[in-house]
Amino acid sequence: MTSYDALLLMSFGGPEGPDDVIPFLENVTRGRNIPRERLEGVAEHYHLFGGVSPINRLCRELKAAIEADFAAHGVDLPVYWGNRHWTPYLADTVRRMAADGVRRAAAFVTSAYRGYSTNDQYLEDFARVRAEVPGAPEIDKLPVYSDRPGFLEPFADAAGEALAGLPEGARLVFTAHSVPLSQPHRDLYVADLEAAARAVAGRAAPGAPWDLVYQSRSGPPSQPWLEPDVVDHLEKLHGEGVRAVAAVPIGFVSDHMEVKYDLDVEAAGRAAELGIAFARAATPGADPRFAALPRELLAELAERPGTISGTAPDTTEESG
Ligand SMILES: CC1=C(CCC(=O)O)c2cc3nc(cc4[nH]c(cc5[nH]c(cc1n2)c(C)c5CCC(=O)O)c(CCC(=O)O)c4C)C(CCC(=O)O)=C3C
Ligand SMILES: [Fe+2]
Repeated sequence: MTSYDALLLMSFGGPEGPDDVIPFLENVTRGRNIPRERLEGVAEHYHLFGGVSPINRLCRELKAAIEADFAAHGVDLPVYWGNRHWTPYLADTVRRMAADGVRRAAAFVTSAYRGYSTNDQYLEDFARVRAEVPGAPEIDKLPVYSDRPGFLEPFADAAGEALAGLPEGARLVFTAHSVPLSQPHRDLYVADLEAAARAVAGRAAPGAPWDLVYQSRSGPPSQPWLEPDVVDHLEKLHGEGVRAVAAVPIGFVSDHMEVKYDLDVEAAGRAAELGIAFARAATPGADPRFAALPRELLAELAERPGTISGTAPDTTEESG
């Protein structure tokens, strides 16, 4: 069904123990103008969870679910996993792919949206590593998928479940990772988030009001980032008489640290202080509908070659 000889599951990476936390954070923030105090504050979030981010376990589960989906549909492709910021590092994975004789890989990224952090930066990762690794395979990023049922349906079910546990009249509040206003393609990121939130709200609570807000900003206060912040928004809603909120982390595909700390600890804690009943919807994680997306996207490409999408200029380079 495809001209590729491997699937690459590409993710962000996260620490797997207390000693990993600071080196991981240094990897993430290198050259990015993030205040040292912010970095130390975020280290505390990880230490609350034993220095272990859930993201690597979630990637292992997703990889197994993709392999199960391939097996159930007769797709005979090996699945590899690499990260931008922690082991297994992308460069090591690509070295292994080259040694295994992989010539052409399709990449499924654990980020659904157009935009710089969500798409283009992953294209940069592929180009950088291909230039670094002799004999590296070609790597084509599969299209962004924030408009796909395999992404939206698990969120809609989860939003419905969160609402079902709350009193009548609960507000649906979608959250996504904030980015600097100056970030390239920020408008595409926001447009995709709005479309996804609208689609999920329409399925989970047709006709009910909903909001899209942001979380996890990290730049210096002088730098404008996407707003409003989820905690400020809870305060505003409280002022308007809202007494129940279902938070839907539409900007993420799994329950990693941004979700477990910034929503489940920080936002939930503020909601409790305000007397707002608060429920957080699950993310797609390893839902079989979500794990079917790589196969579905590959099948579409096989039917309509040349439809790979990306918002960055083509940065792929030949490597030796
Ligand atoms: C849009 C977006 C996504 C979603 C798309 C995607 O998933 O790719 C995302 C995901 C994630 N972000 C993560 C972690 C961090 N992001 C940071 C910093 C930043 N994120 C940014 C944006 C995004 N980030 C930006 C513009 C920065 C500023 C620095 C820079 O311009 O790059 C920092 C530095 C400290 C701080 O938070 O200040 C950390 C630790 C983890 C791992 C969580 C875990 O360990 O479970 C994940 C999945
Ligand atoms: Fe981030």
